[in-house]
Amino acid sequence: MKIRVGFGYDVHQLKEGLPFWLGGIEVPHTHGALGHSDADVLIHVICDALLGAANLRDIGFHFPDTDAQYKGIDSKKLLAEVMRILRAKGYEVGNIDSTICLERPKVNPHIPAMRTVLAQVMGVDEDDISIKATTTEKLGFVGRQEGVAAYATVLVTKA
Ligand SMILES: Nc1ccn([C@@H]2O[C@H](COP(=O)(O)O)[C@@H](O)[C@H]2O)c(=O)n1
Ligand SMILES: C[C@@]1(CO)OP(=O)(O)OP(=O)(O)OC[C@H]1O
Repeated sequence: MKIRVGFGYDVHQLKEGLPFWLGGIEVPHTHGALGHSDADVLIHVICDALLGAANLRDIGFHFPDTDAQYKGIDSKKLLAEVMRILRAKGYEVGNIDSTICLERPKVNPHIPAMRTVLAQVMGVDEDDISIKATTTEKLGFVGRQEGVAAYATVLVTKA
């Protein structure tokens, strides 16, 4: 069996009054992430890690932010398409580990719902999706609440 790893990193600005899509759910907050899509930074890093693991370029390559068909799109649709592309190349997900970097709000209470939604979209076990969160102790753009960042690593297998 072939085993490969992938890594993803992404950042989105936070703006007052926007819906805050994170991990496939809407998190109640005064600010939301800005992007061409729904700006779900956690889904984006999972997509990038999966694509990287299979050497299939990145999310912007497959879904350009210059293409009107992706304006405001639900990132769960992008993740579902990434899974289709990944499986077409013979890969299956082993596990995912991720970290959201966000000063506020606290997202821990929402993590079980994110894992449930993402597992359904990806067709994997919830136990294979780990989501963690950290502040940056009020330092940098995350600490100033100007943006949200996320990291993900994945392991994929090919029979
Ligand atoms: N937006 C966030 C950030 C952090 N958490 C949780 O709080 C714990 C303490 O955060 P530190 O920045 O001191 O690491 C952390 O372990 C997270 O579980 C959160 O829920 N939402
Ligand atoms: C997801 C895409 C889809 O158009 O738009 P954005 O929401 O701007 O997100 P980004 O993380 O910059 O990556 C790639 C984009 O193509």
